[in-house]
Amino acid sequence: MTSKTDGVYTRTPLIAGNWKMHMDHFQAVSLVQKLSWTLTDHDHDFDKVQVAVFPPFTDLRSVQTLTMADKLELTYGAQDVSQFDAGAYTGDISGDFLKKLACTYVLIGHSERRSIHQESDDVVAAKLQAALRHDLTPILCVGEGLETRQAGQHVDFTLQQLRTALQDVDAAAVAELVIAYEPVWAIGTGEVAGPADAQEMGAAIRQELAALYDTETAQAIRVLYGGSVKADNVAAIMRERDIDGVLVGGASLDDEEFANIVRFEHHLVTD
Ligand SMILES: O=C[C@H](O)COP(=O)(O)O
Repeated sequence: MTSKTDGVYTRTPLIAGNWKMHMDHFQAVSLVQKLSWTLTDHDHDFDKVQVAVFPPFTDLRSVQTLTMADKLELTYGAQDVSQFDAGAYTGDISGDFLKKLACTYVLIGHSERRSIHQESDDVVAAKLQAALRHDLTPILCVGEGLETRQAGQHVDFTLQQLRTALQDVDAAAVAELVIAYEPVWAIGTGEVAGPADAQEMGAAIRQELAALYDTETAQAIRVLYGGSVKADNVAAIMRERDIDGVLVGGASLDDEEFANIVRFEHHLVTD
């Protein structure tokens, strides 16, 4: 595998595409097919760099059917999950349903859930527990807004989000987790946190995980960066020691662009 700083990826990179509220189930099938064909044409090794897409709920059954029928190696997940398992929770989606759709992952606490739907840190923690109960791998999203960043409080703020979400998660469960650092000011704005900013937070998150659990656990957990990632900036981000992948929004809706992000190692060699 292409070198990082020490010649080895100790954690398997994960490139995740969050489609947000884009793509109906017809478009989802087309996008997944095109993405898969493009990556296959490039002999992409899905064991070396894992790929996951996060379509809207209404697309998941179609994506499941396609990936099973064509034996695709890319994985998929949901953008949210209810903190409840079943009951009178209109509009909510149970982790049980997602597991039955063979989802691998679920996004937890995306900043758009936190800001638009007022999800508190405690709700995020409950959703994280729900994901774990249903054997879904949570991708826990954390990150600060612009004012917090400008006040120099970004590390403290983000680590507090992390601590609250993990309050009842034991070491065995946390090892399954993926964490996505998404500075809110960099989402969908074209503003990218510099690779050094991503690394600063990646290292801080890993240090906090080591304090909360142990060094071995902290070293095993993947930390992704998200916020205006494109094919032309992914390589620099992926060079950073504590960044193990990216969570891509807008650029994941274009199969060629997303395939180029997945193939970041190619850019590492050529840029
Ligand atoms: O989940 C993805 C993030 O919100 C980043 O979105 P973006 O790549 O459009 O900035």
